[in-house]
Amino acid sequence: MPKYPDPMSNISNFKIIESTLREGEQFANAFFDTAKKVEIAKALDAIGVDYLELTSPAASEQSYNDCKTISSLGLKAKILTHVRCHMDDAKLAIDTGVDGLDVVIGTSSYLREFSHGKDMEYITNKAIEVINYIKSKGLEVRFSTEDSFRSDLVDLLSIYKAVDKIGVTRVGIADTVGCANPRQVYELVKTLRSVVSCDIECHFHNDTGCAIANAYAALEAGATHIDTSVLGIGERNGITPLGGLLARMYAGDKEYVKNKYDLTMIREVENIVAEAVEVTVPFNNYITGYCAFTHKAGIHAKAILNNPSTYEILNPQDFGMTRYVSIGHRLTGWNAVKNRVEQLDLDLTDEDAKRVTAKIKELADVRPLSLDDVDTLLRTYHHAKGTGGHTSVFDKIDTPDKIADISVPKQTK
Ligand SMILES: CC(=O)SCCNC(=O)CCNC(=O)[C@H](O)C(C)(C)COP(=O)(O)OP(=O)(O)OC[C@H]1O[C@@H](n2cnc3c(N)ncnc32)[C@H](O)[C@@H]1OP(=O)(O)O
Ligand SMILES: O=C(O)CCC(=O)C(=O)O
Ligand SMILES: [Zn+2]
Repeated sequence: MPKYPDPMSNISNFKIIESTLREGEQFANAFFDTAKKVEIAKALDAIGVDYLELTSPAASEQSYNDCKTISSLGLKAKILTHVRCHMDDAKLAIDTGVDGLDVVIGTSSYLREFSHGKDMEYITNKAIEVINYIKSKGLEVRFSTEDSFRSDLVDLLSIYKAVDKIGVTRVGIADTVGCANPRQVYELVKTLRSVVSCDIECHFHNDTGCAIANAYAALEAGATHIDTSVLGIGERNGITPLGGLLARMYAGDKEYVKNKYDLTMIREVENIVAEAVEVTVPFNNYITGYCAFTHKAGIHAKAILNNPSTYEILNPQDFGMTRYVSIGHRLTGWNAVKNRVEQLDLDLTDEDAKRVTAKIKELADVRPLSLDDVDTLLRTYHHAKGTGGHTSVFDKIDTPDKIADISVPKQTK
């Protein structure tokens, strides 16, 4: 936590709009039947996300029915659906029982010319008509400009001012093409913060790898809500991933994040979604990637074993994960090997651990060793020490494959 908290910053007071069931459905592989949507919605609700955003009921009959089904589950999270800035879409959506509507329309010259073909005057008038209608039905309404970062700043600020004036619940900024960087995000959100009094939601695509950093910068500048999806799935290469955002926010304010969200549920929801969209969780995924809490190099291993905070900003236990120190490789060090000696309850000195470490390095120059291989070397050495033959015990083991030929006495201690 910074020493002097920035009064603009919402890094300790933000809400998540989880859009796996909207943006995530736009991922190339995604198809969620109703049962899968319900399973995902419940798992996300168990994490404690503030909102679930669902695909527009205008998309298909099943999408309409799924909005109704999920709205009637009685989840803690508020249910939103995402609609075009169009009265027909708004009317249809209100009938589904959702808590609110996320209304969007493109404002960049690209989208004004090549998507909907409307000018800013038309967009502003339509936005006001749609927002007033949704408000008259007693629902939350957010108004967002698609492709905000390639839109004219004066256009943006005037339309946001106009919708704020008529009492929109939130305005949204969308980096639809993933072109923005954190500094640009900070500046735009800060400017917007000084123009509107309502909440500010932000939506970041990850085409250039900034989606999490942009979300953080937005919150620092005064944004209140961030859109996420599980594993970041969405149109093209997706948006801010839920797990990655939670990792980032935990590093900013651990207590706030731990108290608000059940971080141990992240792995489960990622597994559900990964299976549903037929992908594997990436090896280097935030928190749940298979090596996210694996420490390897000797220098790291020694310090981690003394105090995990030396090389871990995330405590794996807070996420229901476990730490692993890998020792069967040529980057290992005697301190990590000594730690294994202690785990195996062997009676070896530091000098002994150093000798076995030298052997591990020699063999691991050929190929990495398994933990079983390392344990065999340690037990063999330990046994030989009991009979005085430890100085030559490894003489004949000149390749890793020969470790398998050693027969270690069952109980050496
Ligand atoms: C950046 C984003 O991710 S925005 C969210 C994207 N989500 C979706 O597209 C939801 C799934 N979409 C669909 O099922 C369909 O596109 C529908 C039902 C919304 C519309 O389908 P169709 O009527 O067949 O139109 P189509 O998809 O070809 O073109 C989009 C239409 O919406 C209009 N449009 C596009 N964006 C908007 C907007 N934000 N507000 C109002 N109208 C819009 C376009 O002008 C076009 O209208 P047209 O019928 O006059 O050509
Ligand atoms: O509604 C929004 O704010 C975002 C819409 C969207 O998915 C995008 O612009 O990428
Ligand atoms: Zn998007």
